[in-house]
Amino acid sequence: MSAALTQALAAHRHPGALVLEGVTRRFGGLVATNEVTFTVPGGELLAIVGPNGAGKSTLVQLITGFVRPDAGRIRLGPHDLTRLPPERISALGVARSFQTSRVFPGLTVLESVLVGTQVQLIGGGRLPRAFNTLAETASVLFGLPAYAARRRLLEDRAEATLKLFGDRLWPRRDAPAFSLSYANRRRLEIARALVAEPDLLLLDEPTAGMNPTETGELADLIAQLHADRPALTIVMIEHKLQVVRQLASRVIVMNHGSVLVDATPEEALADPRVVTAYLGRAETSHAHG
Ligand SMILES: Nc1ncnc2c1ncn2[C@@H]1O[C@H](COP(=O)(O)OP(=O)(O)OP(=O)(O)O)[C@@H](O)[C@H]1O
Repeated sequence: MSAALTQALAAHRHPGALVLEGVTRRFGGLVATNEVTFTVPGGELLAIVGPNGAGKSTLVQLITGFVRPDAGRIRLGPHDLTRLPPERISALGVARSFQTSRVFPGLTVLESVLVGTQVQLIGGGRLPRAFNTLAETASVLFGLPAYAARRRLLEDRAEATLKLFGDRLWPRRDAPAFSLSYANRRRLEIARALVAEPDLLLLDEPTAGMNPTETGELADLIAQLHADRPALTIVMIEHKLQVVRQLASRVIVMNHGSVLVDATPEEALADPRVVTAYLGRAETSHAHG
């Protein structure tokens, strides 16, 4: 069997499998991630937990290309992401939310979500070439004629995405994004990632700073997404253990840049190393909410 056919069959079995192999990243003398190896099959919802400084956010930075590994490989399906710049990785179907919410000053809620569609605007798809992000964003926002029809399509998609959040975002679509509450900014952040219709969605502490009601609502939304989009792979950094238990089929526990445990939530949370060293502490400091 030819190598190309073998690769094509592997990609078919795991259409969007995310594979990290021996991924190491140092910052000066500090090893932020140390030979991290794991595979997330297409469609899985994986939670990454661990204490502050364990290397969780660095993993997200590495997968999205904002930080380059010193060693190791990162693949998504048939694509080698290891040396690609962020815009290429994004064009291959990877989207992320940030730990702290970021809004563009002066944009409405709807416009802020439309920014998330910019990858699809030119050429209508995941083109394997670098884009001028500013030009794309400007064309979305100012409706250059060549893009008008496509813009309408993307607006429909942006509206549908806002409506996923019930009455939290849709009634506020024309309000300035900066006027949103903190929880709504976090929702907007996720909407912006989702509207790009990614194959891999990386959520960095999506419920951080949310109260118990808001946390439960967002967890239900993520559960719904996972059910509605079986091909979508979700990797979620999450401190709140009840959210991890509700959503994740698998948990990776990081410590000092290394994978300490890779197991089901039940197994991971029962692991004495995890309970005493990490989750016991996380449970008391983060888990209420
Ligand atoms: N750009 C950087 N320059 C220098 N050190 C960095 C950089 N990014 C991360 N680090 C360090 O790498 C280590 C891992 O950080 P990282 O943010 O990945 O941890 P984390 O598990 O996400 O923690 P938290 O839960 O606090 O967000 C930390 O010691 C951090 O200070």
